[in-house]
Amino acid sequence: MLADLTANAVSDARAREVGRPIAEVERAALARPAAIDALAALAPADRVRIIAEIKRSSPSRGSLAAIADPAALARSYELGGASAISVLTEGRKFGGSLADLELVRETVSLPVLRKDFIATPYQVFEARAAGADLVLLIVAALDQPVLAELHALILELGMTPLVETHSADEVERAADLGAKLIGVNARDLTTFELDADLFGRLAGRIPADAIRVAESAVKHAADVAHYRDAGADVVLVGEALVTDGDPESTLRRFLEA
Ligand SMILES: O=P(O)(O)OC[C@@H](O)[C@@H](O)c1c[nH]c2ccccc12
Repeated sequence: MLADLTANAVSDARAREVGRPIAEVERAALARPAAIDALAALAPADRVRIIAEIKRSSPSRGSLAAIADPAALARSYELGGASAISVLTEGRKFGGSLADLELVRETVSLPVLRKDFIATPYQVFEARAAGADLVLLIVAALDQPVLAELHALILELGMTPLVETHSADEVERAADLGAKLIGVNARDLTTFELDADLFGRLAGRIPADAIRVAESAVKHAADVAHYRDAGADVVLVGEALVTDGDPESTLRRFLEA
């Protein structure tokens, strides 16, 4: 499934590349104002920080929310106290787009994460051209040389890579890159199974100079507290916020957990 998602994302990127050559996207990326310093925005603090995600659907859960106005949702995330906004830009399974990311970028002053199955430099330039400050890299989907190349390119463009892991080996590969923002996804992207205790088992392996992000499996404030107690600096929440009628106050509650 992860291989399918990555292959689809790459072929979609190739199709776009035919319409908009890489040189042009690279120019657009370089013409953007500097990216926001996401490491500063997500630095460990007294309270856990939250990256709030805009996600219409997912392969495991199907359709989650219609989200007619992603900018308005991002605004309520910002008002609720989110430290960054994640925007799913994958179209086929998650119903997202780079247009969503651009809208969000125009609306909030928080750092914005391009959440997608990134496998090519083209997708990284596209992210910056759309105004992204952070780009997700999924270790399980990439060979180490490609992972290293994309990680370096994201940094070169002034953005911050969020390096996503799901095992001790993958945390080690992230650490080998010198990654400063490392996520542990509770969801196995090959089986879609959730393991809310995985973060706690892997957190100690994340280098001390990296920010620790717990991703997925937050439904209630108690789940945020569970991650915080296990050492998370940042928690990434999607479904619970997009399916909530009042994401702003839900975020406030999560931040007080
Ligand atoms: O909706 P949740 O369970 O709160 O999860 C959010 C986020 O962690 C999840 O969307 C995610 C984490 N890593 C990914 C990689 C690709 C697509 C999606 C994801």
